[in-house]
Order: sequence, then structure tokens, then C-alpha cells
Amino acid sequence: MDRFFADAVKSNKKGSQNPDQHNGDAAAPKYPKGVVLGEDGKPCRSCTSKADFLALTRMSASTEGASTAIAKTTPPSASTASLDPPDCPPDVEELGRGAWTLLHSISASYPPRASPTQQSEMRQFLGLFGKLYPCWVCAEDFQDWMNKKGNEPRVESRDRLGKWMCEAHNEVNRKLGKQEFDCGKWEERWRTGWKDGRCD
Ligand SMILES: Cc1cc2nc3c(=O)[nH]c(=O)nc-3n(C[C@H](O)[C@H](O)[C@H](O)COP(=O)(O)OP(=O)(O)OC[C@H]3O[C@@H](n4cnc5c(N)ncnc54)[C@H](O)[C@@H]3O)c2cc1C
Repeated sequence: MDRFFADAVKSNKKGSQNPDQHNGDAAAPKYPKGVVLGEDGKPCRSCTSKADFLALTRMSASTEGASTAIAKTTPPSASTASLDPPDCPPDVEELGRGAWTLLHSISASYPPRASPTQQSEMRQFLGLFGKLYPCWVCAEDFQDWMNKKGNEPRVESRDRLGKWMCEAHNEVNRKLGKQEFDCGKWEERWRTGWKDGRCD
């Protein structure tokens, strides 16, 4: 659960790092390690994994007593799944899967050759996406990556956009210690289906 905190603490416009992450000498941390705070100073659900939210819930239950609604619904042995009925707000992973599905699918339906207007609209979309993405820590890193020389969105064609999106996704995969995806296969994954026919 160190993924947001592996780097040095950075200042931010919208929210804040959980201050308890870094005060090893504090007697009783207010939030468990891994919980990211939003601009209101409260835990940011869309920036935090369910597992870390579960830890928060357990902490609340032990400090506030078993009479809270959370404590009643979360026995100590509960798995993260019990915190996760299908109609609850997304955590960072569910949000991410949905967002990548949208982004790669947009690339898959992008024209083989984009007009100047389409290119301009796509640049605007990606710029706004980077600003509005609900996980603010994810959004800041995504914007920083996009703004680096050489990483600017490549919007001239479906092929170029699809590969660029795959590279953007691989950047996050690397950050999270996940396996990189073979970008030569992005179109099979997101547009045509696999060559072995299993999606037909
Ligand atoms: C812009 C953005 C930034 C994010 N930043 C963070 C962050 O800082 N911290 C954090 O914890 N989470 C972040 N996330 C969420 C994270 O990327 C994952 O979505 C989440 O961890 C769930 O991962 P997953 O393993 O289920 O699959 P996902 O990474 O969501 O991938 C979904 C599917 O896409 C396919 N895929 C994987 N890699 C590629 C690729 N390179 N190209 C094409 N297809 C691919 C695979 O089939 C995979 O099953 C971010 C999401 C987005 C959209």
C-alpha cells in the first residue's frame, strides 16, 4: 500500500497527503497507511484501495466503539468484499479499470486518420481528463507524465493514439509494480479481439 507514498511528499492543489504517513513518532495515527486525503481533509475514496478503506473502517470501529454503523457491518474477519456491495462508490482500482476501458475504447473508435478538428478535440479531452480525474494523486501524475517532452498525446491517427494510450497505461503499471502490456497488441485487446478467435 505504499504506492502513493513511495515518492517524497509533494504539495498539491486539491487534497493532501495523509500526514500520518510520515510521522513515525506519532503515538496514534489518525488514518492507516495508504489512505489518501481529499481537499476536505477526509479520506478520498476514489484515491484509496478497498483494502486501505477496510483498515480505516476497522480503526474507526476500534476507536469509536462497536455501536457505529460501520462497526456493525464490518466484523474483524470481514474480507474487503463485504465492504463492497455493487452499488457503492468506486475505489481507486474500480475507478481505474473503468477509466482505462473508456480511454482505450475511445482510442479504438478514433478515426484511422484524424482531421485537425478531431485532433484538437482529442487533445482537449485528454487535457480535461487529466484535470478532472477523481483520484487526484493519479491525475497529477498523469498530467506530469503527459507534459514531459516526448510524452505529449499523439493524436494524428488511431494507431498512434492507441499506442500512446498503451504507453500512458504502462507508465502507471510500472509505478504500481504491475507487468507491462505489449503495446503491439493494444488493438487486439481493445478493438478487433484476439487473433485466436476467443472474442468472436
Ligand atoms: C490515468 C490513470 C492514472 C492512474 N493512476 C493510478 C495511481 O497513481 N495509483 C493507483 O493505485 N492507481 C492508479 N490508476 C488505476 C490503475 O491504473 C488500475 O486501473 C487499477 O490498479 C486496477 O488495475 P487492474 O490490474 O485491474 O487493471 P488495469 O490496469 O485497470 O487494466 C485493465 C485492463 O487493461 C489491459 N491493459 C493493461 N495494461 C494495458 C496497457 N498498457 N495498454 C492497453 N491495455 C492494457 C489489461 O487487459 C487489463 O486487464 C490510474 C488509472 C488511470 C486511468
